[in-house]
Amino acid sequence: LSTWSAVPAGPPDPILGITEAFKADKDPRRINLGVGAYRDEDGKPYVLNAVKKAEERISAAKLDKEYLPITGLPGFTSNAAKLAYGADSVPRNQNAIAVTQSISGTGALRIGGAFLARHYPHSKTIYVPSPTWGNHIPLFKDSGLEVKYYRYFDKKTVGLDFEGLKEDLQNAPEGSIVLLHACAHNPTGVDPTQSQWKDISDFVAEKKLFPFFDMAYQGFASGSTDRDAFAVRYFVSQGHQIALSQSFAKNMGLYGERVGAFSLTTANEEERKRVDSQLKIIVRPMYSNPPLHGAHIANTILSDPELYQEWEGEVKGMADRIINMRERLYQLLSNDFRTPGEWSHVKSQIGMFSFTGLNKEQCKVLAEKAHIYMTMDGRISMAGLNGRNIEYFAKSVDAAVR
Ligand SMILES: Cc1[nH+]cc(COP(=O)(O)O)c(CN[C@@H](CCC(=O)O)C(=O)O)c1O
Repeated sequence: LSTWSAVPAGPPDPILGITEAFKADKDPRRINLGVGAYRDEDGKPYVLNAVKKAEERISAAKLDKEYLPITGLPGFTSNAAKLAYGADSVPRNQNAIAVTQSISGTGALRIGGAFLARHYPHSKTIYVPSPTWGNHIPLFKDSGLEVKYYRYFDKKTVGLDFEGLKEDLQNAPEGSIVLLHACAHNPTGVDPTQSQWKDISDFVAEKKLFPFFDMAYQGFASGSTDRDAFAVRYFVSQGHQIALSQSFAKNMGLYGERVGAFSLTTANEEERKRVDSQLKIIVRPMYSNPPLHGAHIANTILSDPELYQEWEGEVKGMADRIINMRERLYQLLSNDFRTPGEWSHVKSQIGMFSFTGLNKEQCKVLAEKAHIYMTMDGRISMAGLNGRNIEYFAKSVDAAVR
């Protein structure tokens, strides 16, 4: 009897499995709207110019391949915190933010989950939005936290269910952890307004909930890294202690380089040092220390004003192309094809994704009949659309909903 005879076949990943199905489809009309990865107007992955320039400098510097410290490249973690919290954030000026480099956003969330499971002194339950990024659930469960949900999306208005969100979080046990998407909510593309964020900050404080921000798209939502960090900076300015996971996969196009950071705001420098020591104790047995190259790229960009400027321009360019695709798709569905249903949400949603409202059956038909691939919750990665395929996409959606 084989050692592994009891191992069951597991299901394909709901997001990454879509790319596998797309690759297996050889029809020239195929479109991949599954994975949230930017594609340019020619449907090609995009390596930013700022990244290419940073890599030229790095190779010219002839760096060695020595281990990084457990918490990663010091310049990178400090610059990542500055990007997120802002140059004038109080805890940053008090040297009270504990930061570690991570294996991109997923790794940051995982370190955060493990740290909270081990050290968080209150309820080890994390409330995540319904719906949320699929990987949040197994990731936090595997970290040892109990996962519960708070209402987030209103199918009727295809918008934020703010009243439901508020009620669920106000009914959560005091001291519960609450996961908040800082901007560009995945999969709905629906974000709270700045005044709603202020409300949320108030009742999160009232109920003594612990905010864990997932900021995987800073700069990618509105095109401004400052604007997209509003919620994080507002909460910190209101005195909340937060956890934050950052990803540079999308806004720097460093997907496969796995560049991210996890941070915790603390009371002061002495406490930050204690927290930092415990972050190291979590990371060391997990993967010991993080990869070099991506952190050097990100740090080269973040620490050089000229490259930083160029990078911000490119992030805005990516965000603008997506916003342009939203506008175009809306016009096609509502004006050209007069597709049944209300489609303004395609325009009003923000970030990488549009939550189309297509049901599972329609998603399956689009894959099988039109060779168009999206996740089964009706989410499409807008960056997969471009001038050459957007009409075909709109026409196929029109046929699928009629
Ligand atoms: C909200 C969120 N948080 C964290 C991550 C982690 O990304 P990374 O930095 O690469 O570890 C992603 C990526 N999610 C998109 C990319 C593919 C994936 O699922 O992973 C997606 O939802 O398509 C998110 O959408």
